[in-house]
Amino acid sequence: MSPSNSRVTTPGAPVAERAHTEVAVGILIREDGALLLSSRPEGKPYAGYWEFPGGKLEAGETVEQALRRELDEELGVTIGPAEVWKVTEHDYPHALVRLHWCKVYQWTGDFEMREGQRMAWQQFPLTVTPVLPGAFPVLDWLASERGFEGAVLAQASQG
Ligand SMILES: Nc1nc2c([nH]c(=O)n2[C@H]2C[C@H](O)[C@@H](COP(=O)(O)OP(=O)(O)OP(=O)(O)O)O2)c(=O)[nH]1
Repeated sequence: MSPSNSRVTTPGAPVAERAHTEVAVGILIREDGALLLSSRPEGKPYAGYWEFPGGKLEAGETVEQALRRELDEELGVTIGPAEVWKVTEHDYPHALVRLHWCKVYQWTGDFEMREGQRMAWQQFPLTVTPVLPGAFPVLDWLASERGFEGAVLAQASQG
């Protein structure tokens, strides 16, 4: 048998072409510049960790459509325009995720934590802890845009 269509892998080892999970993430920015973070609900990987709200794209959805659906489902708000600002990747044990980050300045509706999560408006340095590691690059970019030069997480919230 020709070896060309076969690949030797170690059981349990990650395969080279591990599929990405596409995720839409919203950076909701209030007029005073505060950023909305929410805690991950029970039952999800990294439950209790703080993150920017969002979730996985469903088949056929654009990032903006997925974000609009997720923020309605999770927070009860309808967002205005959302454009992708940055794309990052993070390799977790549970998934290799590709995060599509959108800044959102407009929304309507009252925040309602529909999945039992918590929410917090935050300025730098963030005081919520722990924060999902996949969000760190974006926190650094947001901080540097604002000319904030200290640690993005307050001393007490650094692990
Ligand atoms: N929402 C969000 N997800 C993030 C951030 N940083 C980060 O690494 N992620 C990762 C964690 C998860 O692996 C993935 C999001 O998936 P999820 O499980 O929360 O998505 P979902 O709401 O669609 O979940 P599901 O219950 O429908 O499966 O992206 C972030 O700041 N916000």
